[in-house]
Amino acid sequence: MIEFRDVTKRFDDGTIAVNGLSLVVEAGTITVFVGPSGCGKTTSLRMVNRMIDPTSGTVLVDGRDVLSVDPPTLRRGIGYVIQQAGLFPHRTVLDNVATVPLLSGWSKTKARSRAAELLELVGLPAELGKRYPVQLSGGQQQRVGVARALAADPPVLLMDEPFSAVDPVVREGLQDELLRLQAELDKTIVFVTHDIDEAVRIGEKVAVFREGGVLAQYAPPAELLARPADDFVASFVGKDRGYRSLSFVDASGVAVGTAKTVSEPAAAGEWQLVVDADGRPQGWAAPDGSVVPGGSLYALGAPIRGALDAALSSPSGLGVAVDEHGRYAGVVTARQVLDVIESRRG
Ligand SMILES: Nc1ncnc2c1ncn2[C@@H]1O[C@H](COP(=O)(O)OP(=O)(O)OP(=O)(O)O)[C@@H](O)[C@H]1O
Repeated sequence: MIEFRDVTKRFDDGTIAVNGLSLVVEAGTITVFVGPSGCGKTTSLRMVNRMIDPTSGTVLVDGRDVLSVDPPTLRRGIGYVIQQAGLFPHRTVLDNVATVPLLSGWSKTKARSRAAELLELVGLPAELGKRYPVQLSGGQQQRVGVARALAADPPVLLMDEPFSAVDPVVREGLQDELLRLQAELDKTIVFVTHDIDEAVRIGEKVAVFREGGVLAQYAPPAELLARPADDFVASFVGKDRGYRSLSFVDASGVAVGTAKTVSEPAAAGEWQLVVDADGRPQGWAAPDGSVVPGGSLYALGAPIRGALDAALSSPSGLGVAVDEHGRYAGVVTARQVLDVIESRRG
């Protein structure tokens, strides 16, 4: 557990970067600090591993005031991941990851075999271990950064905008990977971002900061979207927050109907769903038999936002549901989805 108790940081030039911050980061959760540029997220994060010390107030890690622990000892229990990964350019990927175990006195063989395990854990093929950082893509470098931070198996992981230098598709992949890793590792993670979508996607709790280093709201994502504490939070989480909050409502209540399925498109005077031999949707055939691209799929039981998006994006007006194997399971209309949303409003 990490606790900030009335923590303020004033830099020598008088800038107040963090102002009276009090919050608790529960053990084994991902907490996200989000807010516009310059509102004190990084400063708050760095006060956890003593890269910055507070001017007043107390930061506790597992009940101990961090100021009572010398920085090297403290940092052995705290992994740190930054934007651009911060890898050593002249060391191979494997040796980058093995750095901390080596510094902790492990033999070279043991440190390297641990590093190889970690590369696998973050989803990188073993061959990449021999390369140098510059020979990897941005997304791969970030994975190496995560592997390196995990090398000493620290209970706490601090991540400062770790995925902001990669493109949106790779970024979503890295977010999924982090969630998968976390389900396995159960670390206490503090993650800094200025992207509200990233925050609500990966955070179990989200702390929204405003200018002047003030905490505006600290809540689970669904609550943040449904009940922003004030106008600042409402505008920061965005005007489409109503739609976004549908990510936290599951689609299980939506009755699934059926569409006509075919294996070869043909003119049939009605919309037909083309499926492959295993029943996986391939696209829609229009009444004249032409194949029309478009239409997302959603998994049964997934968030209702996916069901609505599937219906709205479908050329036939029918959103296609698939089972856990990706096979056609039924269709819904946008009207059906909206009725369920309305009825849950109570
Ligand atoms: N060493 C320093 N001396 C003086 N002011 C500083 C120093 N470091 C940070 N600041 C100021 O403190 C405030 C908070 O900075 P911080 O880096 O914590 O913000 P942030 O929310 O992480 O921003 P960003 O999203 O742009 O990284 C800013 O106004 C910044 O200019």
